[in-house]
Amino acid sequence: MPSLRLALAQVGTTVGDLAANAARVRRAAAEAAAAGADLLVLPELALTGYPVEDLALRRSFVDASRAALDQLAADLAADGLGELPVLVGYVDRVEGPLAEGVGAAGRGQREGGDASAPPHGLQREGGRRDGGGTGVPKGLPQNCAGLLHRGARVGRYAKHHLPNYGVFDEFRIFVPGRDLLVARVRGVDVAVAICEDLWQEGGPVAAAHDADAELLVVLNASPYERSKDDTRLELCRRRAGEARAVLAYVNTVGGQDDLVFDGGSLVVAADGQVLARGEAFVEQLVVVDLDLPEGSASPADVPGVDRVVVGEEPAPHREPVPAPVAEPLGEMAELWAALVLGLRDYVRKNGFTQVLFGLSGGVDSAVCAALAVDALGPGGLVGVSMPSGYSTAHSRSDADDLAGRLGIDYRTHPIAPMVDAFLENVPMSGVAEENLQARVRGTLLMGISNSEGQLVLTTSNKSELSVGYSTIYGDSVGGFAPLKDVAKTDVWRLARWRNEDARARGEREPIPEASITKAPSAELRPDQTDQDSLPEYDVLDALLEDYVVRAMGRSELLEAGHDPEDVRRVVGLVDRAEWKRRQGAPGPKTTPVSFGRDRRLPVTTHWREEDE
Ligand SMILES: Nc1ncnc2c1ncn2[C@@H]1O[C@H](COP(=O)(O)OP(=O)(O)OC[C@H]2O[C@@H]([n+]3cccc(C(=O)O)c3)[C@H](O)[C@@H]2O)[C@@H](O)[C@H]1O
Ligand SMILES: Nc1ncnc2c1ncn2[C@@H]1O[C@H](COP(=O)(O)OP(=O)(O)OP(=O)(O)O)[C@@H](O)[C@H]1O
Ligand SMILES: NC(=O)CC[C@H](N)C(=O)O
Repeated sequence: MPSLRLALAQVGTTVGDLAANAARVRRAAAEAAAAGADLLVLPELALTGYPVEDLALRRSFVDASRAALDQLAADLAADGLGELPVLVGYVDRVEGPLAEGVGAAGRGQREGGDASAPPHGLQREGGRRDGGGTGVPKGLPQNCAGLLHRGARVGRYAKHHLPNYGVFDEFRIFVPGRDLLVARVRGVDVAVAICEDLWQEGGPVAAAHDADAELLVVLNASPYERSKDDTRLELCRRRAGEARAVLAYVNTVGGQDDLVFDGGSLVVAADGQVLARGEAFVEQLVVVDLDLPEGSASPADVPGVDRVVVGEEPAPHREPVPAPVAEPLGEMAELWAALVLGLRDYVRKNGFTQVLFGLSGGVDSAVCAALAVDALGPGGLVGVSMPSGYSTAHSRSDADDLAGRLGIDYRTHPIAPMVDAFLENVPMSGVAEENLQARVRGTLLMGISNSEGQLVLTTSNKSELSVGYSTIYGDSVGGFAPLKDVAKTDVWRLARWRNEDARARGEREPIPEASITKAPSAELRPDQTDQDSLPEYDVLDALLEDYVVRAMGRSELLEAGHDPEDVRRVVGLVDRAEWKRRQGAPGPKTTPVSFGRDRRLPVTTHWREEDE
């Protein structure tokens, strides 16, 4: 049986930085060649970064992606790596009229949809149908994998299934491919698929089986959600069984706006055995030796299958290398790592070195501070205590304690004189006065940020964002929201986990215990607590999970056992806060339904669940 040494490079890339991404591919290729790999596979759209969104609709961008791929092929050869076949994701355009392809593939995500119909975004760009012919007009963008060998692109695969649900919009910007690419490497037939292709029935997986491929490699940019690694593993096992082939899944790593990609690449045998597993949230070259049957001398001529031969020569005898099989992280460790990576990459990729926000002594700002220090180091955070006339003594002492533990740049700016000056000029009371304090804080933070160049973070969590429990243009100020998709009860769990983890490592706990145990309060009026306005957070979060994530209607919520008065109140708050969320900062997606592209609701609507 020929052996194939496969290298999967789970790398971090940056959207639009084609030169840096190409350089990253070259480094991975050098590492893979040094490890004796016969084939290197990189993630989906590794050359352009993912997701490219409407950049795909710019001719200049697609041209640059194609040119970068050609240049990469030449550079790899110049690096002496031309003999190593490299599969890498990039944006290409339709090269010629597309033949009717394999199985159900190429139908996109619209049920019964017409695969030749250009997506909406493409229509905007001036793309058009080709007058009812079977093909798609040349020149429209496609999400592709290019196979590079000996200085040239020798094969190309265009993604069949273009996700357009949840956070994905690929049907809007790409046209689906229909053909399958099967490359013969070291005598082994290797089929190629891209991310969503794996999640849909039929298509490339079924075609890989029909084409007698022994290995199915899948290039992915699959965003993190809690426990999604378990879902992916089960999916890979099922698809490997269906294809009766080894399945190699390589995922990208890093943060991109509101998404975090978690790596965790996998190699799974047809019987479901895990042959290799990459670490989560870190770049890694996963090298695995596979014993695979030789491809047939006269392979089946399956319509829609492009076969390319990059090597019939069997691999030389070599000592097998043990493949890495990383242990999955625990629930809170995984979530923490996702938030740290999402924050770090947002800050750095947008050219900042420091972040800035208010430290209130409460748990949200404390957790944000610990995350920021883990992401950027103590020098990466400026914390500001901004006591008002209503602030408790402990809000200051707990913030002081936090800052001391973290060793950060910490400043105090009392806001009472500014609030008083405002009130003398513009009298206000009640909620207006409460919100003024939050707005003075927001103005102060933006002033420091404008002067010194930090990025302001907003500390709001998902529970508050759900019910609109924040002051617009006040404490909602900021460019990035690390806890945007973390419910308040999980903020407390994270705080406890981070302290326990520190204890286990013999380090000082970063978060003061008092910040975790105190009753949550906005401290905008005397003796205020969050529960004056909201149900207890465990009750609220359970209800929000059912209403926001599971999208239950009023009667389903009541059937699920939620209190009718809580349902009436919370559903109304959530619905009425849509306009606030629409203006909110991005933050890392961690759940199946985050606020933003994942959950799109009209701001102006007369639909009310409570009226049902
Ligand atoms: N549909 C719509 N489209 C566009 N704008 C709309 C709007 N509805 C209201 N507005 C505008 O929004 C204003 C009301 O919103 P906003 O000014 O935010 O004020 P509002 O939502 O009424 O009050 C903020 C609430 O959040 C609480 N809070 C504040 C700060 C921190 C925390 C915390 O614990 O973290 C909690 C505070 O105690 C208060 O209960 C209106 O005056 C109006 O200008
Ligand atoms: N006294 C303060 N000094 C500095 N920042 C403050 C102060 N009060 C509020 N903030 C800022 O506004 C955010 C909203 O905090 P608030 O106290 O209103 O409620 P919270 O959502 O429970 O947050 P936390 O748990 O951090 O207290 C805080 O996270 C903090 O960034
Ligand atoms: N890039 C993609 O096609 C991602 C879609 C896929 N269902 C995932 O989340 O993994």
